Amino acid sequence: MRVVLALGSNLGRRMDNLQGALDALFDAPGLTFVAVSPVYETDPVGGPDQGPYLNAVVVAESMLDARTLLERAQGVENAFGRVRLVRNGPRTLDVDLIMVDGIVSDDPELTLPHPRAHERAFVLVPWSRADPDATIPGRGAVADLLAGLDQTGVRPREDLSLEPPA
Ligand SMILES: Nc1ncnc2c1ncn2[C@@H]1O[C@H](COP(=O)(O)OP(=O)(O)OP(=O)(O)O)[C@@H](O)[C@H]1O
Ligand SMILES: Nc1nc2c(c(=O)[nH]1)N=C(CO)CN2
Repeated sequence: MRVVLALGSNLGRRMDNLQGALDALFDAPGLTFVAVSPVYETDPVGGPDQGPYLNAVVVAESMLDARTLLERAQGVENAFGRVRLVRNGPRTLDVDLIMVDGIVSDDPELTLPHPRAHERAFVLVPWSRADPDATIPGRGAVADLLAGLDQTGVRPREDLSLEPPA
């Protein structure tokens, strides 16, 4: 199954956190790397006053079911010291499941596609670079969604790039 994951970090060594997460996600069987987006510096959306994020999007082929994939993502977040003090608060690492094939689920534990992805330029901009033909089930083409979004809070960091997982 084709899966799309969003990576974000705005605490600590942000770039090390993103690269470490990328390596860790693929360090176990079940996931095959397809593509990673460029890295973007992004203004925090929602939540308390906090520092800017680095965001990126990863595309992969998964043999894992969606729940197992979520558990792997959360395991990697925990390995990078993710503490949840306040909703949408700053974090060393966030790994969100944006899409798992065409699965549509409103299960609060795992809502797919991610319920806020279609309105987040910090997800759609990198995603459109990793997969120009991306579409969100029930929401349409990422390129079309982007046309209606303010992208000023999302800035490419040409000086940074994520290496494909080791
Ligand atoms: N598509 C999804 N990807 C990741 N977590 C999800 C998803 N759908 C539901 N969840 C649930 O959301 C809970 C809270 O996740 P988290 O604290 O990372 O939210 P957040 O990333 O801060 O906010 P947002 O969900 O707006 O991105 C997790 O415990 C998880 O079970
Ligand atoms: N710029 C930016 N803002 C956010 C982000 C994020 O990754 N980047 N993640 C959030 C919760 O998932 C809330 N706000």
